[in-house]
Amino acid sequence: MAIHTALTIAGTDPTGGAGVQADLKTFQEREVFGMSVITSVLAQNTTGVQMINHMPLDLIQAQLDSVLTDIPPSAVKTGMIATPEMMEALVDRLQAIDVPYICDPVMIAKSGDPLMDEHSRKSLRETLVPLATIVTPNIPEASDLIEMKIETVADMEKAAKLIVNELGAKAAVIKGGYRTDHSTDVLFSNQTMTHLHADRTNTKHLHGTGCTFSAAITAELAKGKSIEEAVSIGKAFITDAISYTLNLGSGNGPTNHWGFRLKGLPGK
Ligand SMILES: Nc1ncnc2c1ncn2[C@@H]1O[C@H](COP(=O)(O)OP(=O)(O)O)[C@@H](O)[C@H]1O
Ligand SMILES: Cc1ncc(COP(=O)(O)OP(=O)(O)O)c(N)n1
Repeated sequence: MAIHTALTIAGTDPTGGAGVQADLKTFQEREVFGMSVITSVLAQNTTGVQMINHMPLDLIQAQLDSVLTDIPPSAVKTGMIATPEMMEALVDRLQAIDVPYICDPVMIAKSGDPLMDEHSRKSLRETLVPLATIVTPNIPEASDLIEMKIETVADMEKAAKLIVNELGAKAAVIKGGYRTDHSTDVLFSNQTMTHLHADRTNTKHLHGTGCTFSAAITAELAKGKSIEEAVSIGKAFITDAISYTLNLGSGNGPTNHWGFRLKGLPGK
């Protein structure tokens, strides 16, 4: 049996809804062996972020070397890479890895807490985005990356095209979670535009949706699926994770990482 492996390089969430913890749970659910490099340790929960401590650059690089010299990942994902220095520290190693690389350009949590240094936007555009097989921004992140206001689906399409054609990523998915009318995402890959539709669940429990979606895509790319197949499975995975809600926490709770296994069962 082929063992597929995936590596997440990201920050932590002790309540398990976002960041490294969400990524590892998602990899496991998709039957991919998960590994992690921690960039920042956060005290956060469903109400917001209480404290952030960034790991020293040499420790980030050492963690990455520990993984790469021993268990090669079949796909790599980055999440919260908070500073330009961290991006610089990762870029050579990511360049040398010849497997799919998913860049989730985490900038601000839904709670409104900033997760990226203000000076990092330019570095993100210049270092990580051009290396990516898929970039997965939400609407504010895409807006920031290409410095354009995004209001309509046509704007989302334009943004996805610019991230590929101007910033150099192979593909881009603009996530529609910030819209209130629908939850359509837009994928631009192989010069083709695809819309991913799903029913919108009326819930406040959306903590970690972006991390979980991009981790599911990463897991499928690790298995050798095409970009289009991986994004389509990722969309089905996050839709069920949201709709089979868990109602945890006093704020905006996490998604249900085993929701996909409950498909077709009552309880939504
Ligand atoms: N209420 C919702 N119902 C259904 N899907 C949603 C809902 N909110 C977000 N999504 C989906 O979750 C995924 C993550 O999107 P989004 O929440 O925009 O990311 P982020 O967490 O990075 O802000 C996307 O596929 C989006 O369409
Ligand atoms: C450590 C860490 N990384 C990323 C996020 C943001 O998660 P995301 O999936 O974009 O969704 P929200 O949590 O913003 O709803 C995070 N909170 N922590």
